[in-house]
Amino acid sequence: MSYSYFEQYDDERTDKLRESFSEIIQNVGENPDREGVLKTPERAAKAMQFLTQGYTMDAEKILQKAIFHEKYDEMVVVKDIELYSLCEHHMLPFFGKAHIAYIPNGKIVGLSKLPRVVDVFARRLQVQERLTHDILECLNKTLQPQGVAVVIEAVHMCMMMRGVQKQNSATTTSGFRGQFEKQETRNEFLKLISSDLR
Ligand SMILES: Nc1nc2c(ncn2[C@@H]2O[C@H](COP(=O)(O)OP(=O)(O)OP(=O)(O)O)[C@@H](O)[C@H]2O)c(=O)[nH]1
Ligand SMILES: [Zn+2]
Repeated sequence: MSYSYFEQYDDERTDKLRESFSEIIQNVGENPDREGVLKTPERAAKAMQFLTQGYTMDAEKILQKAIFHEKYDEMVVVKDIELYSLCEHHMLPFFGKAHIAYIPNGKIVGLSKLPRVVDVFARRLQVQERLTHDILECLNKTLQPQGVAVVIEAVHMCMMMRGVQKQNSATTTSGFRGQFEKQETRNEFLKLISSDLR
């Protein structure tokens, strides 16, 4: 279970969230004493802490611990990194995939740290644009690469389950720094992430 490392819940926060969720259950018209929902405030309190654990994490530190000096200076691409976040307007999920590339400048980073950085920023209340920007700027600052690129494709439950109720729309956001600001490099990256090669 790749995510089981997060088993620590802050007792004070769990208590407060439990009370909040108990009120929500009553306020939506449900009977909080019904057997099926008796433990729901506790479960929801823990689920919400899991989904927002990014606030307690430091993405730069995660990267710093796994930087190696290496002369490789071609593009490194990690694509199809699944992500789950919560939109800050409705606190409903938005989810999809992130694609990340960087061109090292004497330093490479452990590959698994790229998805970890995605999770640190996704597990908060977010908008897709800021999520994209947070990941981009963190990688740019910490790795100081020749270039970095981030593309996120996601669907927003707040546009599907409610509101405008569009089931087939997806949102793409992107950010490019350094070498990726050049058309040729950017195109190579976009071609790599659109190929089926795994
Ligand atoms: N730019 C951006 N907008 C988002 C994101 N997630 C949700 N939204 C939008 O946030 C907006 C909030 O608009 P409001 O008019 O205040 O909220 P609302 O009345 O619930 O809007 P509707 O969703 O249109 O019913 C909506 O247009 C959402 O689609 C995101 O990641 N980025
Ligand atoms: Zn929303």
